[in-house]
Amino acid sequence: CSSGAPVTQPRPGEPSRPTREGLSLRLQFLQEHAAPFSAFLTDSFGRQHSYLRISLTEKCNLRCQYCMPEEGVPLTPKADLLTTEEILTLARLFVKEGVDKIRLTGGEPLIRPDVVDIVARLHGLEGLRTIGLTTNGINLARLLPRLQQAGLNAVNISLDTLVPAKFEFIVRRKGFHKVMEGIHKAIELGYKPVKVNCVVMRGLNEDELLDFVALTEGLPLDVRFIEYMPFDGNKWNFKKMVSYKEMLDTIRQRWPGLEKLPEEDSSTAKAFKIPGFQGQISFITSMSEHFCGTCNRLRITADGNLKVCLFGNSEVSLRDHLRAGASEEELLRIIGAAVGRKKRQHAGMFNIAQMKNRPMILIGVLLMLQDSPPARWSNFSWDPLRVRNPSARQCLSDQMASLWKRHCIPKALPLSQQCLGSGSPQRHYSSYPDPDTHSKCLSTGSQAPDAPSGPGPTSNQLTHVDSAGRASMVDVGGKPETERVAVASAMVLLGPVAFKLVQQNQLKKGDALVVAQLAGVQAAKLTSQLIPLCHHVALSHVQVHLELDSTRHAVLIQASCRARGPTGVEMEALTSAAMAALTVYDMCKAVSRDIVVTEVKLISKTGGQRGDFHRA
Ligand SMILES: Nc1nc2c(ncn2[C@@H]2O[C@H](COP(=O)(O)OP(=O)(O)OP(=O)(O)O)[C@@H](O)[C@H]2O)c(=O)[nH]1
Ligand SMILES: C[S@@+](CC[C@H](N)C(=O)[O-])C[C@H]1O[C@@H](n2cnc3c(N)ncnc32)[C@H](O)[C@@H]1O
Ligand code: SF4
Ligand code: SF4
Repeated sequence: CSSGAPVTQPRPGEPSRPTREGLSLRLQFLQEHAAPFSAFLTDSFGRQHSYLRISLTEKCNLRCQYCMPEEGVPLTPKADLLTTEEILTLARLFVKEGVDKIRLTGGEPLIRPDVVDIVARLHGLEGLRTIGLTTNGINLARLLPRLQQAGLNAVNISLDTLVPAKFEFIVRRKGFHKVMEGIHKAIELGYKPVKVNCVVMRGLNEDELLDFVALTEGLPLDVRFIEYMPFDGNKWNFKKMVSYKEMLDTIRQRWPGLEKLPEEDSSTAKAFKIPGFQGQISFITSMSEHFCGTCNRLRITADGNLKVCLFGNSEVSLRDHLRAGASEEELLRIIGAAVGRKKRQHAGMFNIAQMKNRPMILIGVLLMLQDSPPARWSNFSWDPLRVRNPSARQCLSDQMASLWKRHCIPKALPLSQQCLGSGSPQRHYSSYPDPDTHSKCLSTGSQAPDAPSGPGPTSNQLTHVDSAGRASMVDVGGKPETERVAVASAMVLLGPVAFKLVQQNQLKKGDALVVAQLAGVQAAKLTSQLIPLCHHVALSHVQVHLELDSTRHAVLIQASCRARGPTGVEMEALTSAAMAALTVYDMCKAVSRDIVVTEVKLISKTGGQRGDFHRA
């Protein structure tokens, strides 16, 4: 292809006129010459794997927060990485079996010195119709002309912000303008569409959604908003993920005429377009709406492991078999067995987050990482203090402060306010206290969380039993009065139907959120009457906060209680959260019986003699 634009290459002898007649002749040619798809690449669910992603390197010239820890990842020794010849041997085998699209990825593929040579040699493989590249764009403008000449015909470029200072913060390196230059070079060379990958994270770049969409007005880009995925080392937190539906809502408010576009069955992206705009936008919904049913992908890691699923941790070393002199048939049997074991779909949003997997950068090395203590990874916190350049730091701080103000303070929960009080406000930019940053903030304090200090009962003393073994209320009369604060939370899983009614305030019984909030306040005040050995405490403040979580169809409840006295207020906070949750249940039970009240727990407790507690 001369422009790089077409995504397929004619095979030798295949008609290649770009007319309608030419295209239908070509289709006929392909159908007549199509070999039956390889059984080795077909899994037990009938999915034919015709798309191979090859990681050319584990190294990268950036350190994106969502992909890898700041200090980098432990690298495989060079001798254990696939050589160029091994990459080509494997590619040839897969293409012979029916793979017609190969995407080169990494790490950063464009830092591999022989990348142009690899593309040129892949280009010579008969049957391979698309050679794609996913890159961070830093070296793209310089290399693209040669890559295009070598036969590269699809380019995806990662860019998560249009603000240079924020770029430096997210990727922990400079280079914004080089990436932009790369994007423009790809357009200039006729790649169409040029895909721009943007991982969207709450409190970080979700405020730039509309700016990214606006880019497609005058440029033939496909801006693809990617739901933030959990991988080892990136400290994924569900609250940092912005779901596809939420993004779509935001964009629709600004451009109600947004039109859905058809897409290929095996596409990872749901495509849309604003009428009149040159480009389009897409959503990659790996977390909220998986697309595993039509999955046609296999991956080979830079150290030569075949990984049949991005979110699966089973891998088989093709490199070892290759180096042991395995024949093509033996390799195919090994590949076939791995493909045959591929699961129907990935583990689901919350299970993925708990699962061991490689850091993203090593997917696109494994067992050795499984023993790594999490503490080795840097915190995934939006901390402008980590930006070295002073003016970039200032700009980012200002921007983060305004983001924080706009999105977080109204929703800020007492816990984060306590963190604010600890003198490190710049550490918290998300609407919720980030567990990692929070524990970091705590660790600067004198008390270790959850570590009792000072006088208190030893573990074998029963505090609520008298000498005759009967239940008794502890005498707190001799304890000093201190300012006590406790925060507790609860969650109610409503299911989609009840959730929608609550969200739209259409329940017959009335506004569940308002009623539950009042119930929570009332319950806090009545705690000592409900829990037999609990003291009565004169509460000075009760705050109950309810929030809807459309991804889980849940109501999230947080209750905070404050009092000055000799005993703590955690039971008040817990009772308040639990009662608010039960009230939500009561308001909705006519609509569904499948409602679950869960996660009733103490979040934090301060002011007591045994030291503060903050849930990590
Ligand atoms: N669940 C899942 N998501 C994937 C897979 N491959 C890519 N993605 C998602 O797609 C994003 C963009 O990946 P790219 O490297 O640009 O590849 P791609 O989307 O397959 O590119 P196209 O070939 O242009 O469709 C990644 O960040 C992932 O979020 C996969 O196999 N499974
Ligand atoms: C691992 S990178 C490798 C290629 C290249 N270095 C790049 O950044 O484009 C491939 C793609 O995965 C995306 N990615 C990395 N970590 C991710 C995460 N936690 N969630 C969603 N996408 C992620 C990147 O944005 C990029 O588009
Ligand atoms: S997403 Fe790409 S550019 Fe960013 S650290 Fe990972 S491999 Fe490097
Ligand atoms: S998660 Fe696994 S099965 Fe699902 S689309 Fe990705 S690679 Fe395919």
